[in-house]
Amino acid sequence: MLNQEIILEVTNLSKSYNKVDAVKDVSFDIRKGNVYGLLGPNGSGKTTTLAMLMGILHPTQGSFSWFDNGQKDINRLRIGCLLETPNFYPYLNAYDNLRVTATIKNLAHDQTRIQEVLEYVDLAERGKRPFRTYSLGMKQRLAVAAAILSDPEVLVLDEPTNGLDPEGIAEMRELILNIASQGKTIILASHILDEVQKICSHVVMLKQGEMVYNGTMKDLLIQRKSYKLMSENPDQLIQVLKSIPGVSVLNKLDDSIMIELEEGISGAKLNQLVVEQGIYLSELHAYQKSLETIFLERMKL
Ligand SMILES: Nc1ncnc2c1ncn2[C@@H]1O[C@H](COP(=O)(O)OP(=O)(O)OP(=O)(O)O)[C@@H](O)[C@H]1O
Repeated sequence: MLNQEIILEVTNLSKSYNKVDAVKDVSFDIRKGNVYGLLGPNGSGKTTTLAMLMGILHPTQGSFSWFDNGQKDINRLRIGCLLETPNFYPYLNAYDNLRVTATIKNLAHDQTRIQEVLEYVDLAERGKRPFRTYSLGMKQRLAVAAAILSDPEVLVLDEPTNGLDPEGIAEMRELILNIASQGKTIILASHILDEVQKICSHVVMLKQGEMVYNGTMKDLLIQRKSYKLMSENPDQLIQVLKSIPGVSVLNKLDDSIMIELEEGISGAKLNQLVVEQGIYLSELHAYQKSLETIFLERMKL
């Protein structure tokens, strides 16, 4: 993974509005071909971060560099961006709206490309109707079509599933995963944890403008596992567990004890340690925490 090309390098990026520190000293790298989730609750600084990276807002401090080429305007040609739903013309259909987009972006009026992207976002047929008749999901997919019209290497999306119904969310998820499967790099801000877990390979997590996690989704999910333990004498087991470094006893429910293990201590190792203390487990069951649980824990830190 480490030898993947760096697409974006963010260094100590900060943005303050009067007394509000919207983004505080955030640093991370974005590497080619991955899907990054910029994750955080409302007001954590996601939109502000993306707006700085897209050159819409000036950082108060820090810097970033796209494609190892600084903050030059020319970099924008390699980035497709959807920060808010663009204003399409209500009486024009998807084809004509994309012609307008092509004009605004100084792209050639390539009818083949317009047809291609509309097929890609599943609007080739339905897109023949005027924009004002579209569902929110269709509007969002047209916005994605506009963002990928120039076949950019990177796609930046702010809350792409906001306001969509479950079907619209599923369609948008499939679309994003399809784009990613072509080797494109995607940065997507969201507070919908379930979606981020399904789509993203990497996570940058923000809390009140500060970065609280930067790494792979896999590492985030496996960092701490919960276990359910049972034995003939649960009270004695709890005493032993409390004496083992790296074990946190969470609660006892009937005869089951829920614990959490720090990184570096496996279930098998724990089993061995309790046997050494004369305790035999009748059950040892690992639970994978959901992204939601991990997220809520990190927000409390
Ligand atoms: N123009 C502004 N003036 C003053 N404060 C602002 C401005 N824009 C954003 N903020 C503040 O900066 C912080 C971060 O806001 P931002 O919109 O980046 O968060 P967010 O994570 O994108 O939230 P959401 O999920 O609600 O969009 C918030 O406290 C917000 O109130």
